[in-house]
Amino acid sequence: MTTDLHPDAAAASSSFPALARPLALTLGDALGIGPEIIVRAWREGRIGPGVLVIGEPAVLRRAARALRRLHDVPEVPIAVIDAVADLAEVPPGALPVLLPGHREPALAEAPWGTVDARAGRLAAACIRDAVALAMRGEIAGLVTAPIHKEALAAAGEPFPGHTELLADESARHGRPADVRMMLANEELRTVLVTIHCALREAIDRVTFDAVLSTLRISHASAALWGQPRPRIAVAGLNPHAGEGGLFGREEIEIIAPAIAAARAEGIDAQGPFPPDTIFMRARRGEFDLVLAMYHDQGLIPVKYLGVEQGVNVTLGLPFVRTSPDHGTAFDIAGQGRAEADSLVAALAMARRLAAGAAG
Ligand SMILES: NC(=O)c1ccc[n+]([C@@H]2O[C@H](COP(=O)([O-])OP(=O)(O)OC[C@H]3O[C@@H](n4cnc5c(N)ncnc54)[C@H](O)[C@@H]3O)[C@@H](O)[C@H]2O)c1
Ligand SMILES: N[C@H](C(=O)O)[C@H](O)COP(=O)(O)O
Repeated sequence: MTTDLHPDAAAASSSFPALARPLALTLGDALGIGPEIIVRAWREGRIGPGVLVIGEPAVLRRAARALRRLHDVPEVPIAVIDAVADLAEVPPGALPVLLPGHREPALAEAPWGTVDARAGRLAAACIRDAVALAMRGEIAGLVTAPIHKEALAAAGEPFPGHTELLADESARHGRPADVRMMLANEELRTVLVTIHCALREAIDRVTFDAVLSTLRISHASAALWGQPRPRIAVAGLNPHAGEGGLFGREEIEIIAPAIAAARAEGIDAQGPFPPDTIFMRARRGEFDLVLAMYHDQGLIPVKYLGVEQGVNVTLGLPFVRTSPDHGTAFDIAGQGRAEADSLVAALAMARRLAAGAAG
Protein backbone atom coordinates (compact mmCIF):
# COMPACT_ATOMS: atom_id res chain seq x y z
CA MET A 1 0.00 0.00 0.00
CA THR A 2 1.23 3.52 -0.59
CA THR A 3 3.08 5.54 2.03
CA ASP A 4 0.69 8.48 2.06
CA LEU A 5 -2.15 7.08 4.12
CA HIS A 6 -4.62 9.67 5.38
CA PRO A 7 -4.33 10.31 9.14
CA ASP A 8 -7.88 8.95 9.52
CA ALA A 9 -7.14 5.79 7.55
CA ALA A 10 -6.57 3.50 10.50
CA ALA A 11 -9.59 4.87 12.37
CA ALA A 12 -11.73 4.63 9.27
CA SER A 13 -10.75 1.04 8.46
CA SER A 14 -11.10 -0.16 12.03
CA SER A 15 -14.56 1.39 12.30
CA PHE A 16 -15.81 -0.49 9.24
CA PRO A 17 -18.47 -3.07 10.17
CA ALA A 18 -17.57 -6.30 8.34
CA LEU A 19 -20.11 -6.94 5.59
CA ALA A 20 -20.82 -10.38 4.13
CA ARG A 21 -21.04 -8.85 0.63
CA PRO A 22 -19.06 -6.01 -0.96
CA LEU A 23 -20.22 -2.48 -1.68
CA ALA A 24 -20.15 -1.22 -5.26
CA LEU A 25 -18.85 2.27 -5.96
CA THR A 26 -20.11 3.64 -9.28
CA LEU A 27 -17.84 5.85 -11.35
CA GLY A 28 -20.15 8.84 -11.79
CA ASP A 29 -19.35 11.29 -14.57
CA ALA A 30 -15.98 10.28 -16.02
CA LEU A 31 -15.07 13.93 -16.64
CA GLY A 32 -15.91 15.16 -13.16
CA ILE A 33 -14.11 14.64 -9.87
CA GLY A 34 -15.61 11.17 -9.27
CA PRO A 35 -12.66 9.17 -10.67
CA GLU A 36 -10.07 11.21 -8.79
CA ILE A 37 -11.82 11.15 -5.40
CA ILE A 38 -12.22 7.37 -5.77
CA VAL A 39 -8.51 6.96 -6.48
CA ARG A 40 -7.54 9.49 -3.81
CA ALA A 41 -9.67 7.84 -1.11
CA TRP A 42 -8.24 4.46 -2.08
CA ARG A 43 -4.66 5.70 -2.07
CA GLU A 44 -5.21 7.29 1.34
CA GLY A 45 -6.48 3.98 2.72
CA ARG A 46 -9.97 5.36 3.47
CA ILE A 47 -12.12 3.07 1.36
CA GLY A 48 -11.46 -0.09 3.34
CA PRO A 49 -12.02 -3.74 2.47
CA GLY A 50 -14.92 -5.19 0.50
CA VAL A 51 -15.41 -2.40 -2.03
CA LEU A 52 -15.27 -2.62 -5.82
CA VAL A 53 -15.64 0.12 -8.41
CA ILE A 54 -17.93 -0.26 -11.41
CA GLY A 55 -16.39 1.92 -14.09
CA GLU A 56 -14.14 2.36 -17.10
CA PRO A 57 -10.58 1.29 -16.16
CA ALA A 58 -8.95 3.73 -18.61
CA VAL A 59 -10.75 6.64 -16.92
CA LEU A 60 -9.59 5.52 -13.47
CA ARG A 61 -6.04 5.01 -14.75
CA ARG A 62 -6.02 8.57 -16.05
CA ALA A 63 -7.16 9.80 -12.63
CA ALA A 64 -4.47 7.71 -10.94
CA ARG A 65 -1.79 9.16 -13.27
CA ALA A 66 -3.05 12.68 -12.66
CA LEU A 67 -2.92 12.26 -8.88
CA ARG A 68 0.57 10.70 -9.08
CA ARG A 69 1.76 13.69 -11.12
CA LEU A 70 0.02 16.35 -9.05
CA HIS A 71 0.78 14.93 -5.61
CA ASP A 72 4.08 13.16 -6.42
CA VAL A 73 2.83 9.88 -4.91
CA PRO A 74 2.93 6.32 -6.28
CA GLU A 75 0.30 5.53 -8.89
CA VAL A 76 -2.62 3.48 -7.61
CA PRO A 77 -2.65 0.10 -9.41
CA ILE A 78 -5.98 -0.82 -11.01
CA ALA A 79 -7.08 -4.49 -11.05
CA VAL A 80 -9.80 -5.23 -13.62
CA ILE A 81 -12.30 -7.95 -12.70
CA ASP A 82 -15.14 -9.50 -14.67
CA ALA A 83 -17.31 -10.63 -11.76
CA VAL A 84 -17.88 -9.77 -8.10
CA ALA A 85 -16.52 -13.18 -7.14
CA ASP A 86 -13.11 -12.18 -8.61
CA LEU A 87 -12.71 -9.60 -5.82
CA ALA A 88 -11.03 -12.22 -3.63
CA GLU A 89 -8.23 -12.62 -6.21
CA VAL A 90 -7.33 -8.93 -6.41
CA PRO A 91 -3.77 -8.32 -5.12
CA PRO A 92 -3.53 -6.16 -1.97
CA GLY A 93 -3.28 -2.45 -2.71
CA ALA A 94 -4.88 -2.68 -6.15
CA LEU A 95 -8.17 -0.89 -6.75
CA PRO A 96 -10.71 -3.51 -7.92
CA VAL A 97 -12.62 -2.30 -11.00
CA LEU A 98 -15.53 -4.33 -12.34
CA LEU A 99 -16.00 -3.81 -16.07
CA PRO A 100 -19.36 -2.17 -16.85
CA GLY A 101 -21.65 -3.67 -19.48
CA HIS A 102 -21.27 -0.49 -21.53
CA ARG A 103 -17.71 0.68 -22.36
CA GLU A 104 -16.41 4.17 -23.14
CA PRO A 105 -12.56 3.92 -23.01
CA ALA A 106 -12.18 7.00 -25.23
CA LEU A 107 -13.42 9.13 -22.34
CA ALA A 108 -9.90 8.83 -20.90
CA GLU A 109 -8.84 11.22 -23.65
CA ALA A 110 -11.78 13.63 -23.29
CA PRO A 111 -11.21 17.02 -21.59
CA TRP A 112 -11.93 17.14 -17.87
CA GLY A 113 -14.87 19.24 -16.78
CA THR A 114 -16.92 19.07 -19.97
CA VAL A 115 -20.47 17.89 -20.64
CA ASP A 116 -20.21 14.75 -22.76
CA ALA A 117 -23.09 12.43 -23.68
CA ARG A 118 -20.70 9.48 -23.56
CA ALA A 119 -19.98 10.23 -19.91
CA GLY A 120 -23.69 10.42 -19.20
CA ARG A 121 -24.24 7.11 -20.96
CA LEU A 122 -21.41 5.40 -19.07
CA ALA A 123 -22.54 6.83 -15.72
CA ALA A 124 -26.08 5.53 -16.23
CA ALA A 125 -24.79 2.12 -17.32
CA CYS A 126 -22.62 1.78 -14.21
CA ILE A 127 -25.58 2.67 -11.99
CA ARG A 128 -27.82 0.14 -13.71
CA ASP A 129 -25.14 -2.56 -13.41
CA ALA A 130 -24.87 -1.83 -9.69
CA VAL A 131 -28.63 -2.04 -9.17
CA ALA A 132 -28.72 -5.39 -10.97
CA LEU A 133 -25.99 -6.70 -8.65
CA ALA A 134 -27.86 -5.35 -5.61
CA MET A 135 -31.14 -6.89 -6.71
CA ARG A 136 -29.37 -10.25 -7.19
CA GLY A 137 -27.93 -9.97 -3.70
CA GLU A 138 -24.32 -9.93 -4.96
CA ILE A 139 -23.51 -6.61 -3.28
CA ALA A 140 -24.57 -5.10 0.04
CA GLY A 141 -25.31 -1.68 -1.46
CA LEU A 142 -24.07 1.03 -3.77
CA VAL A 143 -22.24 4.30 -3.31
CA THR A 144 -22.55 6.56 -6.34
CA ALA A 145 -19.89 9.07 -7.37
CA PRO A 146 -21.39 12.28 -8.74
CA ILE A 147 -23.06 12.40 -12.13
CA HIS A 148 -23.62 15.48 -14.24
CA LYS A 149 -27.30 15.97 -15.00
CA GLU A 150 -26.70 17.74 -18.32
CA ALA A 151 -24.53 14.85 -19.48
CA LEU A 152 -27.21 12.41 -18.36
CA ALA A 153 -29.78 14.36 -20.38
CA ALA A 154 -27.41 14.56 -23.36
CA ALA A 155 -27.22 10.77 -23.23
CA GLY A 156 -30.98 10.65 -23.66
CA GLU A 157 -31.74 9.60 -20.10
CA PRO A 158 -35.23 10.75 -19.05
CA PHE A 159 -34.21 10.96 -15.37
CA PRO A 160 -32.86 14.16 -13.77
CA GLY A 161 -30.68 12.32 -11.23
CA HIS A 162 -29.76 9.13 -9.44
CA THR A 163 -32.82 9.24 -7.19
CA GLU A 164 -35.31 9.01 -10.04
CA LEU A 165 -33.18 6.58 -12.08
CA LEU A 166 -32.74 4.26 -9.09
CA ALA A 167 -36.48 4.25 -8.37
CA ASP A 168 -37.15 3.34 -11.99
CA GLU A 169 -34.52 0.60 -11.97
CA SER A 170 -35.94 -0.83 -8.76
CA ALA A 171 -39.39 -0.98 -10.39
CA ARG A 172 -37.90 -2.60 -13.50
CA HIS A 173 -36.51 -5.31 -11.24
CA GLY A 174 -39.98 -5.88 -9.82
CA ARG A 175 -39.65 -3.72 -6.70
CA PRO A 176 -41.54 -0.42 -7.18
CA ALA A 177 -40.15 2.11 -4.70
CA ASP A 178 -41.52 5.40 -3.38
CA VAL A 179 -38.20 7.12 -2.68
CA ARG A 180 -37.05 10.31 -1.01
CA MET A 181 -33.75 12.14 -0.83
CA MET A 182 -32.10 12.65 2.55
CA LEU A 183 -29.03 14.78 3.07
CA ALA A 184 -27.30 14.26 6.37
CA ASN A 185 -24.16 15.27 8.21
CA GLU A 186 -23.06 15.02 11.83
CA GLU A 187 -25.28 17.94 12.81
CA LEU A 188 -28.34 17.90 10.59
CA ARG A 189 -30.60 15.56 8.62
CA THR A 190 -33.14 16.77 6.09
CA VAL A 191 -35.57 14.82 3.89
CA LEU A 192 -37.06 16.51 0.84
CA VAL A 193 -40.73 16.41 -0.17
CA THR A 194 -39.85 17.53 -3.71
CA ILE A 195 -36.49 17.43 -5.52
CA HIS A 196 -35.41 17.90 -9.13
CA CYS A 197 -37.99 20.19 -10.72
CA ALA A 198 -38.55 23.91 -11.25
CA LEU A 199 -39.45 25.77 -8.04
CA ARG A 200 -42.88 26.77 -9.43
CA GLU A 201 -43.56 23.08 -10.08
CA ALA A 202 -42.20 22.10 -6.67
CA ILE A 203 -44.75 24.35 -4.98
CA ASP A 204 -47.53 22.62 -6.89
CA ARG A 205 -46.10 19.24 -5.88
CA VAL A 206 -46.41 20.07 -2.18
CA THR A 207 -49.64 18.14 -1.61
CA PHE A 208 -51.21 16.42 1.39
CA ASP A 209 -50.23 13.01 0.01
CA ALA A 210 -46.67 14.09 -0.82
CA VAL A 211 -46.08 15.44 2.69
CA LEU A 212 -47.73 12.47 4.42
CA SER A 213 -45.85 9.88 2.34
CA THR A 214 -42.54 11.69 2.97
CA LEU A 215 -43.26 11.56 6.70
CA ARG A 216 -44.06 7.86 6.50
CA ILE A 217 -40.89 7.05 4.52
CA SER A 218 -38.71 9.14 6.85
CA HIS A 219 -40.19 7.51 9.94
CA ALA A 220 -39.81 4.00 8.53
CA SER A 221 -36.23 4.57 7.33
CA ALA A 222 -34.91 6.02 10.59
CA ALA A 223 -34.81 2.58 12.19
CA LEU A 224 -32.00 1.74 9.73
CA TRP A 225 -29.73 4.28 11.37
CA GLY A 226 -30.83 3.44 14.88
CA GLN A 227 -33.59 6.02 15.42
CA PRO A 228 -36.85 4.03 15.45
CA ARG A 229 -38.88 7.02 16.65
CA PRO A 230 -37.32 10.12 15.10
CA ARG A 231 -38.55 13.53 16.23
CA ILE A 232 -39.47 15.02 12.86
CA ALA A 233 -39.86 18.77 12.37
CA VAL A 234 -41.79 19.86 9.28
CA ALA A 235 -40.79 23.14 7.66
CA GLY A 236 -43.47 25.40 6.29
CA LEU A 237 -43.44 26.42 2.64
CA ASN A 238 -44.01 30.15 3.06
CA PRO A 239 -42.09 32.78 5.01
CA HIS A 240 -42.88 32.48 8.73
CA ALA A 241 -44.81 29.30 7.86
CA GLY A 242 -47.52 31.46 6.32
CA GLU A 243 -47.97 33.73 9.38
CA GLY A 244 -51.42 32.36 10.11
CA GLY A 245 -52.48 32.56 6.48
CA LEU A 246 -51.24 36.08 5.85
CA PHE A 247 -48.43 34.83 3.55
CA GLY A 248 -50.12 31.83 1.93
CA ARG A 249 -52.37 29.03 3.05
CA GLU A 250 -50.42 25.86 2.17
CA GLU A 251 -49.48 25.35 5.83
CA ILE A 252 -53.15 25.56 6.91
CA GLU A 253 -54.71 23.63 4.05
CA ILE A 254 -52.02 21.07 3.16
CA ILE A 255 -49.08 20.69 5.55
CA ALA A 256 -50.77 20.84 8.97
CA PRO A 257 -53.43 18.26 7.96
CA ALA A 258 -50.69 15.93 6.69
CA ILE A 259 -48.82 16.29 10.00
CA ALA A 260 -52.04 15.52 11.90
CA ALA A 261 -52.61 12.41 9.79
CA ALA A 262 -49.03 11.26 10.42
CA ARG A 263 -49.38 11.82 14.15
CA ALA A 264 -52.57 9.76 14.12
CA GLU A 265 -50.42 6.92 12.76
CA GLY A 266 -47.96 7.29 15.62
CA ILE A 267 -45.33 9.31 13.76
CA ASP A 268 -43.65 11.96 15.92
CA ALA A 269 -44.13 14.85 13.48
CA GLN A 270 -44.44 18.51 14.53
CA GLY A 271 -45.00 21.77 12.71
CA PRO A 272 -45.24 23.35 10.26
CA PHE A 273 -42.45 25.58 11.56
CA PRO A 274 -40.98 28.78 10.11
CA PRO A 275 -38.32 27.51 7.69
CA ASP A 276 -35.75 30.17 8.58
CA THR A 277 -35.25 28.90 12.14
CA ILE A 278 -36.25 25.24 12.12
CA PHE A 279 -32.82 24.06 10.92
CA MET A 280 -31.09 25.98 13.70
CA ARG A 281 -33.47 24.36 16.22
CA ALA A 282 -32.84 20.89 14.79
CA ARG A 283 -29.08 21.45 14.75
CA ARG A 284 -29.10 22.29 18.47
CA GLY A 285 -30.97 19.05 19.21
CA GLU A 286 -34.70 19.83 19.38
CA PHE A 287 -35.41 17.48 16.46
CA ASP A 288 -33.75 14.50 14.75
CA LEU A 289 -34.78 15.33 11.20
CA VAL A 290 -36.28 18.22 9.24
CA LEU A 291 -38.77 17.68 6.41
CA ALA A 292 -38.13 20.35 3.76
CA MET A 293 -40.66 21.25 1.09
CA TYR A 294 -38.23 21.75 -1.78
CA HIS A 295 -34.64 21.03 -2.87
CA ASP A 296 -32.72 24.11 -1.81
CA GLN A 297 -34.82 24.75 1.30
CA GLY A 298 -33.38 21.53 2.68
CA LEU A 299 -29.98 21.30 1.03
CA ILE A 300 -28.64 24.81 1.61
CA PRO A 301 -28.54 24.45 5.43
CA VAL A 302 -26.78 21.07 5.22
CA LYS A 303 -24.29 22.04 2.53
CA TYR A 304 -23.64 25.42 4.14
CA LEU A 305 -22.04 23.46 6.98
CA GLY A 306 -19.53 22.17 4.38
CA VAL A 307 -19.69 19.53 1.66
CA GLU A 308 -16.89 17.60 3.38
CA GLN A 309 -19.09 15.54 5.71
CA GLY A 310 -22.53 15.49 4.12
CA VAL A 311 -24.00 12.29 2.71
CA ASN A 312 -26.91 11.85 0.32
CA VAL A 313 -29.05 8.80 1.16
CA THR A 314 -31.93 7.55 -0.97
CA LEU A 315 -34.73 6.41 1.35
CA GLY A 316 -37.32 3.85 0.29
CA LEU A 317 -35.19 1.69 -2.03
CA PRO A 318 -34.95 -2.11 -1.51
CA PHE A 319 -31.15 -1.72 -1.33
CA VAL A 320 -28.72 0.71 0.32
CA ARG A 321 -27.62 3.70 -1.74
CA THR A 322 -25.55 6.62 -0.56
CA SER A 323 -23.64 9.33 -2.38
CA PRO A 324 -21.38 12.24 -1.58
CA ASP A 325 -23.34 15.46 -1.02
CA HIS A 326 -21.52 17.27 -3.81
CA GLY A 327 -21.48 17.13 -7.57
CA THR A 328 -18.99 16.72 -10.37
CA ALA A 329 -17.12 19.96 -9.58
CA PHE A 330 -16.21 20.53 -13.23
CA ASP A 331 -14.37 23.71 -12.19
CA ILE A 332 -11.66 21.68 -10.46
CA ALA A 333 -11.90 18.28 -12.16
CA GLY A 334 -8.57 16.72 -13.05
CA GLN A 335 -6.56 19.19 -10.97
CA GLY A 336 -6.00 16.96 -7.93
CA ARG A 337 -7.76 19.50 -5.70
CA ALA A 338 -11.00 17.59 -4.98
CA GLU A 339 -11.44 16.39 -1.41
CA ALA A 340 -12.57 12.77 -0.92
CA ASP A 341 -14.06 13.32 2.57
CA SER A 342 -17.73 13.23 1.53
CA LEU A 343 -17.14 10.07 -0.52
CA VAL A 344 -15.49 8.47 2.50
CA ALA A 345 -18.45 9.54 4.65
CA ALA A 346 -20.86 8.09 2.08
CA LEU A 347 -19.00 4.77 2.14
CA ALA A 348 -19.05 4.72 5.94
CA MET A 349 -22.79 5.48 5.98
CA ALA A 350 -23.44 2.74 3.41
CA ARG A 351 -21.58 0.23 5.57
CA ARG A 352 -23.57 1.19 8.62
CA LEU A 353 -26.90 1.06 6.76
CA ALA A 354 -26.00 -2.25 5.10
CA ALA A 355 -24.96 -3.71 8.46
CA GLY A 356 -28.25 -2.51 9.95
CA ALA A 357 -30.26 -3.92 7.06
CA ALA A 358 -28.52 -7.26 7.52
CA GLY A 359 -29.79 -7.21 11.10
N1 LIG B 1 -24.67 13.05 -6.11
C1 LIG B 1 -24.64 13.60 -7.32
O1 LIG B 1 -24.58 12.92 -8.33
C2 LIG B 1 -24.67 15.12 -7.44
C3 LIG B 1 -24.78 15.94 -6.32
C4 LIG B 1 -24.83 17.32 -6.51
C5 LIG B 1 -24.75 17.86 -7.80
N2 LIG B 1 -24.63 17.02 -8.86
C6 LIG B 1 -24.47 17.52 -10.22
O2 LIG B 1 -23.11 17.99 -10.37
C7 LIG B 1 -23.07 19.04 -11.35
C8 LIG B 1 -22.36 20.27 -10.76
O3 LIG B 1 -23.11 20.69 -9.68
P1 LIG B 1 -22.78 22.03 -8.87
O4 LIG B 1 -21.74 22.83 -9.61
O5 LIG B 1 -24.08 22.64 -8.49
O6 LIG B 1 -22.16 21.53 -7.50
P2 LIG B 1 -20.76 20.87 -7.17
O7 LIG B 1 -20.90 20.23 -5.86
O8 LIG B 1 -20.28 20.03 -8.29
O9 LIG B 1 -19.73 22.12 -7.02
C9 LIG B 1 -20.05 23.22 -6.20
C10 LIG B 1 -18.74 23.86 -5.69
O10 LIG B 1 -18.19 23.01 -4.67
C11 LIG B 1 -16.88 22.60 -5.02
N3 LIG B 1 -16.73 21.17 -4.67
C12 LIG B 1 -17.66 20.21 -4.85
N4 LIG B 1 -17.20 19.02 -4.43
C13 LIG B 1 -15.94 19.24 -3.97
C14 LIG B 1 -14.92 18.39 -3.42
N5 LIG B 1 -15.13 17.08 -3.22
N6 LIG B 1 -13.73 18.95 -3.09
C15 LIG B 1 -13.51 20.27 -3.27
N7 LIG B 1 -14.43 21.12 -3.78
C16 LIG B 1 -15.63 20.61 -4.12
C17 LIG B 1 -16.78 22.79 -6.52
O11 LIG B 1 -15.44 22.99 -6.92
C18 LIG B 1 -17.67 23.99 -6.76
O12 LIG B 1 -16.94 25.17 -6.58
C19 LIG B 1 -24.52 19.31 -11.73
O13 LIG B 1 -24.86 18.59 -12.90
C20 LIG B 1 -25.31 18.74 -10.56
O14 LIG B 1 -26.61 18.34 -10.89
C21 LIG B 1 -24.60 15.66 -8.71
N1 LIG C 1 -29.92 17.02 -5.30
C1 LIG C 1 -28.62 16.47 -4.97
C2 LIG C 1 -27.68 17.50 -4.44
O1 LIG C 1 -27.81 18.67 -4.83
O2 LIG C 1 -26.77 17.10 -3.72
C3 LIG C 1 -27.99 15.94 -6.20
O3 LIG C 1 -28.49 16.49 -7.34
C4 LIG C 1 -27.94 14.43 -6.20
O4 LIG C 1 -29.18 13.94 -6.60
P1 LIG C 1 -29.18 12.41 -7.01
O5 LIG C 1 -28.68 11.62 -5.83
O6 LIG C 1 -30.63 12.14 -7.33
O7 LIG C 1 -28.27 12.28 -8.21
